[in-house]
Amino acid sequence: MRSCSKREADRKTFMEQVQESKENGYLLSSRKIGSGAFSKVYLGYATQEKLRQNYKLASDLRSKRHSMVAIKIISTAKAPLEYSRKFLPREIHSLNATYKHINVVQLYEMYRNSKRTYLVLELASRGDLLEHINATSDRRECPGLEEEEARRLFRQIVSAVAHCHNVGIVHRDLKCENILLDERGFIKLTDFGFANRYSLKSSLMNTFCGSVAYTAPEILMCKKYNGELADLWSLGVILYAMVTGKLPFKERQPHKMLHVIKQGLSFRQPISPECQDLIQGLLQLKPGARLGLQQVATHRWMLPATSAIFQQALKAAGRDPEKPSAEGTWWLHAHPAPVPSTGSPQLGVLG
Ligand SMILES: Nc1ncnc2c1ncn2[C@@H]1O[C@H](COP(=O)(O)OP(=O)(O)OP(=O)(O)O)[C@@H](O)[C@H]1O
Repeated sequence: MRSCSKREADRKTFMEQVQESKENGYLLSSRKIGSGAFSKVYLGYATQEKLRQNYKLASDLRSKRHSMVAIKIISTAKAPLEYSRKFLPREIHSLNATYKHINVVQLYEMYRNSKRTYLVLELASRGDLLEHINATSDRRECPGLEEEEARRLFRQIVSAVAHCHNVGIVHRDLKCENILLDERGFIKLTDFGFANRYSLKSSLMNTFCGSVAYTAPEILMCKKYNGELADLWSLGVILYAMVTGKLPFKERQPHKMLHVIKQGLSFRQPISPECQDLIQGLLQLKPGARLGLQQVATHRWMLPATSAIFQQALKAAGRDPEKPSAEGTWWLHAHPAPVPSTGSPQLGVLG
């Protein structure tokens, strides 16, 4: 009896959401594509009327040749006050600040009432990076992505993070689950709920954010930390997960995690020395010792095979290929190549 009335209440809520979306120019489908702690994400469609009104949306969807969007509905009436007053405004601010980069999810529009806030987002329909790694590992019968594919995706991730840092946003919750893939295989960075704005390059933060497996040691130590450098640590964990299909440090308790990290990094399967060098350069205990994004971008593992020849030529000409240069910065803004379709992703966790 109780479950029947719950179903009826859910149906009524959904019909309200359909109506509210329609009034704002979107057709809300019943296809739920995800859910968060206080949100549900549905597939939606922009109406012709909306496309005529909203230039941002129309120009983006025209290039994609469809009218689909992801509509994230947050029950602000049910969510804790801290979420509505702190985390949601941060997420909206960060999405507006990071507009527009091909590897960061776009916020097209927002509408709200006393019960709910609706975020109309760019659709990333091919699941998240964790699902992709697990599905590929199963298909290959070998954990992790091939290095060539990992490189192509990691370049896009680094490009997205560099863009965020350039506009003064640190993500603070970089992990495979927050990196989505769209229908063309482009990386779309999302979930800016923990993101923060900073005005000074050296400004320090003191909030514990993110998931333990991806959290930088200085945050685990409850020290004040630099958000950009903490994001670099998380990038190291992501790259390790991509090429090995596993997490580098496995522990759920923050205080025990620090101990595990201090034991050092090990590679239990063959990974190229260049890739190991890059991961090690990011997973440095001391924040200041980590490679910077520019160094990551120009690291020898990041360049495709043809560029290795170019690097040798630079060396022969007496120039340092690892030093930031005009040649090294171009790709941070360039469009990355799409990855081939891999079919439907499977759910699972990294080992
Ligand atoms: N733009 C999008 N395109 C496709 N799917 C999306 C999109 N945004 C979110 N999702 C799906 O919805 C899920 C929840 O979204 P999101 O992570 O933004 O919510 P959240 O409330 O911040 O979640 P959490 O409580 O896990 O932090 C995601 O894991 C993803 O599967």
